[in-house]
Amino acid sequence: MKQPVVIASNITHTFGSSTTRFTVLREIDLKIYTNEVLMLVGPSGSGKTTLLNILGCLLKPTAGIIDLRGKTTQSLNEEQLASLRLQHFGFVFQAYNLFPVLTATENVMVTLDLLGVKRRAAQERAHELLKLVGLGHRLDSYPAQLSSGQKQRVAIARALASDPPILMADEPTAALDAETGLKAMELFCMLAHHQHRAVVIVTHDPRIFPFADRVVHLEDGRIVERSSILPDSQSLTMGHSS
Ligand SMILES: Nc1ncnc2c1ncn2[C@@H]1O[C@H](COP(=O)(O)OP(=O)(O)OP(=O)(O)O)[C@@H](O)[C@H]1O
Repeated sequence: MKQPVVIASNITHTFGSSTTRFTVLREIDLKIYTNEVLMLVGPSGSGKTTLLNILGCLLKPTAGIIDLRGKTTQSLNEEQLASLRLQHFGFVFQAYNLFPVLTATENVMVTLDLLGVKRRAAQERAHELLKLVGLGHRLDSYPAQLSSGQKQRVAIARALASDPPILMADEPTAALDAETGLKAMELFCMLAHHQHRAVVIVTHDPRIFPFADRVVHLEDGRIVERSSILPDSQSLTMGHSS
């Protein structure tokens, strides 16, 4: 049976305090699996990014449990969470967050440096990853010399530097034209299906929905619909599986 890499149970999250309290997620149950592209969709403000941040251990939920490959995370301190994130997650943010003064290779090497990889090996690995994402001809380019799609590929290569089992991306196609967006999605699908990673994507972009193996629809902080469109699934299931 497939084992989930992340199990979120009964997650509720509230921002603010006393008069400004605002509950953005309510009683969310969700499992994340290897080999699949899971999309979190829903209207603006429905809680998608907050949920992604909680699933990726960037944010502690107000209530509920995150189980990461068999271990719960709620009692971990910031330092322990940072080390856990480095080991298990790669993040691709909409703004890419590349260092403008570093080349594509050096941007990827930053993560490898954090992992203690020696310079020579880090450079080789960075080159390998940049080739994997189709940027073998742009190894020494600076972010300002790259297109949006290329910057995003550097961000993906950097997210893969620690060889994380789980890749998370927030609106990865928002700044891309249709064709570049589709290429980015082909890359995410390859990383899920051929490299056996779990890929979780927050998106508003209906053009990329067909690339999802599973879609979870949020509204007002609740999951209102789940659909499974895995090729090997028995049937289309709505509103049941987590
Ligand atoms: N740090 C914060 N402090 C207070 N409120 C916040 C914070 N982060 C998010 N919110 C609020 O929580 C709600 C959910 O935000 P979130 O970014 O998770 O939604 P979203 O579905 O990703 O939205 P969008 O699609 O517009 O990015 C919003 O009403 C937002 O204003």
